[in-house]
Amino acid sequence: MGLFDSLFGGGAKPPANQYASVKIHPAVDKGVKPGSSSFSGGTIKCKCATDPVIVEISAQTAHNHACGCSKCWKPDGAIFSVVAVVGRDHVKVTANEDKLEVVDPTAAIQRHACKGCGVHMYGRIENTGHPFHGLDFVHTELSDQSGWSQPEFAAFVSSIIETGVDPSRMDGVRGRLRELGLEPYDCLSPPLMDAIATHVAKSRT
Ligand SMILES: N[C@@H](CCC(=O)N[C@@H](CSCO)C(=O)NCC(=O)O)C(=O)O
Ligand SMILES: [Zn+2]
Ligand SMILES: [Zn+2]
Repeated sequence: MGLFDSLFGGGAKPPANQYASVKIHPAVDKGVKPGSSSFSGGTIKCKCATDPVIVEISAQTAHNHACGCSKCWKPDGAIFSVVAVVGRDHVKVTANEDKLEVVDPTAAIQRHACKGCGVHMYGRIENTGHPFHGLDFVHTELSDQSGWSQPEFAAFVSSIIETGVDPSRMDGVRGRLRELGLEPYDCLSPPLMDAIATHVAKSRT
C-alpha cells in the first residue's frame, strides 16, 4: 500500500464525475450555474420561430429546482424540467397572449402553454387556499438573460419512472443529481414540505 492509501484508508477514490453520462436537463448537465444576487428579472420567450409568446418577469425567481413530475414542461430529451417560482404580480404576457392555452384546467398549477410550440410559459395557482397561491411557476431557461436564481435541489425524482425512465436507472440519476449539488427528493425539499404542512396546520385552526 502506498503512502496516500495508508494515510487515507486505501481503496479506490471514486471520480468526481462518476455519473456524468447521466443526462438530467441541458441547463444543469455541465454544472449548475450560480444566479446573481443583483438580478431583478427579464423576459422569457417560447420556441416559435415566428410570433413567439413573450412573458416579462419583473423580479428574481426563487426555489428553482429540477422537477421529475409528469406535468412540468421539459425540453426534448430531458428527463427533468427546471422550474422556479415568482410572485404572480411580477408575471406579464407582453406578446402573442392569444397563443396560450391552459394544459389542464383541473390541475392545481394551471400551466399556460403555447399552442404553437407546446412550451409552458407560466403555471398559475388560482385556488386561494393552496399553500403556494400567489406564486407562478416559470422556466427561466427560456430567457436570453443570465443571473436567474440557480437550481437548488431536485423534486419528484421517483416520478420520472411514471414518464418512462427505467427504475434500474434511478441510482445513476440520484448519483448524478448529488454530483451536481441537486439533492434528490421524491416530493419537494424539506423547507417547502414544512411550509406546506405549516399552511395546512394553520388552515385547520
Ligand atoms: N407523481 C406525480 C407528481 C405530480 C406533482 O405533484 N407535481 C407537483 C410539483 S410541480 C413543480 O414542482 C405539483 O405540485 N403538482 C401540482 C400540479 O401539477 O398541478 C406526477 O409525476 O405527475
Ligand atoms: Zn410557441
Ligand atoms: Zn413538476
